[in-house]
Amino acid sequence: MQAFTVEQVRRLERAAMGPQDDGTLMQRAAAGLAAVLADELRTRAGHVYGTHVLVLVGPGNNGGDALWAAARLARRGVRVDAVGVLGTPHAEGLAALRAAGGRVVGTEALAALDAYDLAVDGVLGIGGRPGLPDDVADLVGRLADACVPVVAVDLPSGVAADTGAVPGAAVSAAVTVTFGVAKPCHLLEPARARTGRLVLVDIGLDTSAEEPELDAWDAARVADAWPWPARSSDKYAKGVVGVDCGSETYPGAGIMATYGAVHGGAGMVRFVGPESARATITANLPDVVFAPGRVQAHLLGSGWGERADGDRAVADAVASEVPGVLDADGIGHRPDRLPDSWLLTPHAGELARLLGIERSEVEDDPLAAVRAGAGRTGATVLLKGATQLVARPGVRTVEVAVPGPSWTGRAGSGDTLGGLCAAVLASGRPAHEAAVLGASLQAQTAAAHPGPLPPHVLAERCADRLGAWWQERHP
Ligand SMILES: NC(=O)C1=CN([C@@H]2O[C@H](COP(=O)(O)OP(=O)(O)OC[C@H]3O[C@@H](n4cnc5c(N)ncnc54)[C@H](OP(=O)(O)O)[C@@H]3O)[C@@H](O)[C@H]2O)[C@@H](O)CC1
Ligand SMILES: [K+]
Repeated sequence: MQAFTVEQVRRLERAAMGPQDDGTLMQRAAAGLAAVLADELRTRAGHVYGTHVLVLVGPGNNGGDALWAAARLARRGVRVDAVGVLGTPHAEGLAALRAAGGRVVGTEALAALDAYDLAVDGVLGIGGRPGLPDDVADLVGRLADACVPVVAVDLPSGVAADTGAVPGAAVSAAVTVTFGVAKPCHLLEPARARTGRLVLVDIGLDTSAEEPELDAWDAARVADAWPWPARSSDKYAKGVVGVDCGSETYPGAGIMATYGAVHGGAGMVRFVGPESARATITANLPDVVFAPGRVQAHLLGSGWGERADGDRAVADAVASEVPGVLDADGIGHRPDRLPDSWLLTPHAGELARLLGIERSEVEDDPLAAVRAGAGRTGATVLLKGATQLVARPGVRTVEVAVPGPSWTGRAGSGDTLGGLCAAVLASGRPAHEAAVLGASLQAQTAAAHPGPLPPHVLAERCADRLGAWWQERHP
């Protein structure tokens, strides 16, 4: 799924409308919204006729969509109460709802909130600034307390459409019905968690001339794109990963990174990290070799801690003209510029350090931060976290890996993730694909095996996940 910024959406809508807005797009939006609302009522209440719906209406076209859709429901026998919560509601929409038999009431005249089967959030759409006025936030909070499911129109009011930030009060929707294209807030945390199920209504926008802001992968695309070995693939065709991770202080990082590379499907793994990790690796992964030699992707940096020869180790790896993954402490040893065949895998704190900004600035606008990281270093950057973003230097579109459960993020999961990405990189895939595929495999595996599994065990499950996909593809 692709997402476009508010500025792009406005452009797309203008192109679809032509010089005059005759309301066609709003009618398409309202028709799609009404169909989803009717489905939700049927699912939740068992029927549409006779249900009771509350519509929160703001001052713009988002409220207009909600009112026109509510008028369609009212004509089907739904009892609709609409309340203007902000500014002056869309005049034609209001007239249409009244003509269809809907009530327009003040907040003081509302029924007990738990009498409503559904609420519609038509407060703010893409014209909204983040946050909600206190009285609106209060009503939204009371609806949540009364367990009334909310269907958001276009986006949950209060969230920042372009960044996914939620700096103040915002709606938490069970379902969000968006029009034409998804917006970044639907795909980026923390707004994504408030979006609920996302339904895209086609209103006839032609996106072919716009480069998307985000490109979010799904499970099927990951399985299609995985570098499955051909019948004739030997270990070199699958790819050799050279792992230089861990230290005497953090031997586990070297072990977990190796687990990732092995279970991500590398043809061979050479471990050139510390002595302290080798006995455990030999005991658990006897296929790993310790002799230096030819590799097709490097993996460096996880668990290095302070490393006196870190600059040299990275410089030598880069000079070998083989792609690589640079993780954690290794990122601080990078040269000024890296080729985009190299992948950096920072978490928010490491990316903040790289950019010389506060961690909170990365968390507030991860999209801008990951792009800045790629621009600054020349490398491909995978920003780890609740939403895993992959940016390439000079490429507008940022890719979004398949999200997983929050169990995944724990000490060591970044080390195994680096290994998974390095395995894909060694097979010859470009760094951005290695990043998306590695991160998505780990997330989907965690989703299929929920619970707090240690990262090296989750890495083993990744191999099972690949095996299951393989069997589906080769019945
Ligand atoms: N364009 C199209 O073709 C189509 C558009 N469609 C629909 O239109 C929606 C966009 O409509 P829109 O542009 O009217 O903006 P919308 O979000 O309804 O409200 C803006 C108003 O809210 C106000 N305001 C903002 N933030 C605020 C805050 N925090 N607290 C208080 N007030 C705040 C703001 O005030 P101002 O900025 O002027 O101060 C302004 O008055 C879009 O999401 C989709 O649903 C579909 O029908 C498909 C076709
Ligand atoms: K809304």
